[in-house]
Amino acid sequence: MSKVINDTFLKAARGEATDYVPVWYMRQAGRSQPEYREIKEKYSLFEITHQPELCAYVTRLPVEQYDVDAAILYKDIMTPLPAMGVDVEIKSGIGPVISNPVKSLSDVEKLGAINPESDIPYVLDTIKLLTEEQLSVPLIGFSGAPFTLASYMIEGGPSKNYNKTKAFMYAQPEAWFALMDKLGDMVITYVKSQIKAGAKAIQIFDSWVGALNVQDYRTFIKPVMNRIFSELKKENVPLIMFGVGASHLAMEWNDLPLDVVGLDWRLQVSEARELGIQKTVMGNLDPAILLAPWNVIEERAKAILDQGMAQPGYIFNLGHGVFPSVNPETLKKLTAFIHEYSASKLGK
Ligand SMILES: Cc1c2[nH]c(c1CCC(=O)O)Cc1[nH]c(c(CCC(=O)O)c1C)Cc1[nH]c(c(CCC(=O)O)c1C)Cc1[nH]c(c(C)c1CCC(=O)O)C2
Repeated sequence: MSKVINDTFLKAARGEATDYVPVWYMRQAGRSQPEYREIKEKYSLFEITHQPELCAYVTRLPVEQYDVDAAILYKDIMTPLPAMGVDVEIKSGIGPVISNPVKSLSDVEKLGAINPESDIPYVLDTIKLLTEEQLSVPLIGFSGAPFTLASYMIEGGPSKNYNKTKAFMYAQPEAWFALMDKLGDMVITYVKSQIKAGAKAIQIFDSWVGALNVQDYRTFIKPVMNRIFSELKKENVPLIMFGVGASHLAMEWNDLPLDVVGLDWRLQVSEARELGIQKTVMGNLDPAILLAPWNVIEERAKAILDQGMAQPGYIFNLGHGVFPSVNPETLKKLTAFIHEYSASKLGK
């Protein structure tokens, strides 16, 4: 049983015409919200995700407060990795830190497969709670993509230039492709379990893949992404792709069997259309603009909306996640503006 009442986001994701432009914000659930920061004083990210009632509350908060058209499950891209044998800890002020980085083919061979029902039942329980009882908008499930996950697993933590990751890829291609196979399997199993539990759309975060040029993307990444999307396509829910600094890869994503191309703020929506992207486009207000005075925010949002509304298949979002210092009132006002302005242009 599902109680999705507002399906505007799903329609736009499928490229259908809508009466107004749907909107949600990457990282809408979390650090910019005072209610969340209070919870975070008591519990870590992993502790919150282990408690379905609490995790569902955190996921729901921005939907109730901002009136966005989709919810995104509160968890991290690292959430499924411990089940594969990766020792990951989220360190405050740093991010994910991994104490047993992958260095060789034998390290890759040690990585296990995941069984979501037994390894991360709390994620599936949270999805069921939200989609069967609580939400009136669609829930977006998500996974990190193989490159971005591998970058943490090989570097041992966040990185600026991904030198170790690239060196591994160039110097040990056999181990690299074995790692892509294992992570590809994990993503497919994990995402399918989220859909089965009730997720109505899926976003694949390849946040750091923009570090690769087009040729290397085609050789080292595109085959696994093609396998993932071909397999997930069978589930019949919209599939969204997103990466930061990856405008040069947008046309590669356009070739893959996915539904929505997510843009960061570097490439304009109209430029993406001119490049030949006919899929739904999602984006792309620079999250830093949210710290500017309202007239600047409104002017920028309007310019993006005018480009997005030029054809059906457009979802408003930021070009990357909400910063912790953003005032929740700003997100509320922005959502109302996007809904009202787009309805005045598109509505019957
Ligand atoms: C870089 C980083 C990661 N994980 C983390 C970092 C450190 C810096 C930071 O807080 O942003 C740690 C992290 N991730 C998350 C938290 C909880 C607190 C918070 O909301 O900030 C914490 C402490 C939530 C999250 N982390 C993520 C989500 C889901 C996506 C979403 O809400 O849009 C949430 C709630 C996803 C995530 N997580 C990560 C990536 C690359 C992505 C993909 C999106 C992106 O490029 O930012 C790795």
